[in-house]
Amino acid sequence: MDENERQSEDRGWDTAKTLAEALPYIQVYDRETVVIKYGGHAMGESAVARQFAADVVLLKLMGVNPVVVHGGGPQISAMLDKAGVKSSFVDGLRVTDRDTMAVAEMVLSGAVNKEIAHWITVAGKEADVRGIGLSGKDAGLLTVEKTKRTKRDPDSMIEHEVDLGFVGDPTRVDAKLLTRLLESDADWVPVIAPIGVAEDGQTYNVNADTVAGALAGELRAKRMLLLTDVPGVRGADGQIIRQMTVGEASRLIEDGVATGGMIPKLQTAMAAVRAGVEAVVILDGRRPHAMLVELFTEHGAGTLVKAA
Ligand SMILES: Nc1ncnc2c1ncn2[C@@H]1O[C@H](COP(=O)(O)OP(=O)(O)O)[C@@H](O)[C@H]1O
Ligand SMILES: CC(=O)N[C@@H](CCC(=O)OP(=O)(O)O)C(=O)O
Repeated sequence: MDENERQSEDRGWDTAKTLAEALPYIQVYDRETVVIKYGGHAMGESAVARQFAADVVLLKLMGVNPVVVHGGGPQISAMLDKAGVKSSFVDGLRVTDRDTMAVAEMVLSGAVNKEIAHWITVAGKEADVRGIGLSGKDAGLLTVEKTKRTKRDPDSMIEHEVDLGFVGDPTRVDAKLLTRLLESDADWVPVIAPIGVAEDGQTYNVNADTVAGALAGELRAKRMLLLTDVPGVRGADGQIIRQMTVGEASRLIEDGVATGGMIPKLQTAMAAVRAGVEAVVILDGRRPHAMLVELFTEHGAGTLVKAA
């Protein structure tokens, strides 16, 4: 046996050892729902998206029920740039006028949603695992109301309302279709775009973390994984925090340590845990196999948020 063959054999034994060590975790997640928020920043190039899809298929074949909710913020911004439409954010939420709403829906429900569902179907072809692209508009999945935000003027200290336009907060999740898909013997993986509809029929743009949190709560998910472009949540000292309680997460926002897009992530994590999700993990979606490391190894990945 030459050196190459010996190294290849060693890798085989290492892989088998890793699989055997995963057995207790595979049992913990057997037939449990795991909501995965796949952020626009984590998508990067199509090779990264394909790797993500392959890992989702592996989860499904290992007995987990993955539900994917995707973002696409950078992709919306790129399309708005091309159209010459300026975009601004308040606390990580995109101010959404009528034109921005049209572009956001086109990018999220069209391009991004179908691409992710397609890659899952391609990666799962041999085992008949299929991605199904939906938005919150399908089958009355997500009802929202207009988001209300107030800001304190730093000079006068007077609170005033900020109009974010067509930005919504979930008020009701009708998960009947998802439950049917997950209970079915067919290996279907729902992929959901963060678009909702108000009672008056108006379409709203919803932060994808918020949608993932609402779904995870309604589906009583065992875990919610928020895949983003940082290795976890940093504390005031710049170090990644491995684990925190809901109270500690709230303090990071109050103290201004968590800013921008991390604010809706932590708010969502807190709401989901309060709604009965066992734990939420914020982790680096650009790293290959981050979800597998989190769910099936002793060390886990990223920052885990839980009740106490
Ligand atoms: N305390 C913090 N720890 C880690 N990241 C933070 C923190 N505060 C703000 N951030 C920012 O939050 C970003 C993640 O949010 P966002 O850009 O909305 O990601 P996504 O598109 O994946 O939802 C990080 O890239 C980082 O710049
Ligand atoms: C209201 C609001 O901010 N909606 C988001 C929806 C997409 C999203 O959340 O994408 P990421 O997860 O990639 O950031 C937006 O327009 O960017």
